[in-house]
Amino acid sequence: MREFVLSVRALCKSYQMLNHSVQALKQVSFDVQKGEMLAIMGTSGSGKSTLLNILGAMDTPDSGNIILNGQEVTELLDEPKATQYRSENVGFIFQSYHLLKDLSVEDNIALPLVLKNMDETIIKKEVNGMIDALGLIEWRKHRPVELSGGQQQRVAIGRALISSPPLLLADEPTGNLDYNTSTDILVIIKNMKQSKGQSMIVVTHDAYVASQADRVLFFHDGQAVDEYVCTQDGRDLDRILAKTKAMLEEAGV
Ligand SMILES: Nc1ncnc2c1ncn2[C@@H]1O[C@H](COP(=O)(O)OP(=O)(O)OP(=O)(O)O)[C@@H](O)[C@H]1O
Repeated sequence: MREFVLSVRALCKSYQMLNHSVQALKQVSFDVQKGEMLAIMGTSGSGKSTLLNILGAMDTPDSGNIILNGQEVTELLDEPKATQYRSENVGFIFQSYHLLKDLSVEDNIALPLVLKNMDETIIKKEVNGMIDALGLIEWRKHRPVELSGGQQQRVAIGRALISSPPLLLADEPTGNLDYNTSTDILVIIKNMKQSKGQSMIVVTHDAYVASQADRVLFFHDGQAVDEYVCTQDGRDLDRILAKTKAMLEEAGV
């Protein structure tokens, strides 16, 4: 039986400008299954970042519903509830890593557990396990500036997953990395989230990244206009590229 972790219903968001308003999201609805990796692709300005910001409680919708693990979260998206919602439910992975530059690798990874006031012995055990799984043992005392981009992204993945949030939100997680490092990072993310049964939404312009997902939603002009279910038969990339091309042609881009 399919088990949905996240249900988004009729989500709307507009931004008021000086003499007009921009409708960034128009009645967006979709579901994410437990353990599913959903990629979101789309034209520039189609509302992808707005959606991710709202799901991460960094912005509030005008209307609509977001149900995470059976809980209506649209009421939790204002501070101070938003901070608690984020720490309990969401792990973030950004293109530019967003690590704390003065903290070591192990302290960056430990941060979500420290903020939850967890017992020091448990934190140490969890962080040790994560550093080992990420292949960062020899870098554990180093600061982010001393690491390569791929290593920094591993640290960011560790920090996003350490508290086992049900939902991972990733914004162009391999956008700053070369092809081989991107492939490694995607494998790490997929294996780690799979072992914990976490769901993930990844916003990307990269069709290869999207082809590694279970499903792709295509956004245009604030709406989810198309969908592709990956088959892992080696031809997903071609089909996603073809769908992207068709969408851009239809949009006149
Ligand atoms: N803070 C804001 N104030 C005003 N308008 C905004 C704001 N944030 C986004 N918008 C507008 O909302 C629309 C959707 O923007 P959004 O950043 O979500 O698109 P996107 O799909 O992530 O684009 P891209 O792929 O170029 O990053 C755009 O028209 C954008 O100009």
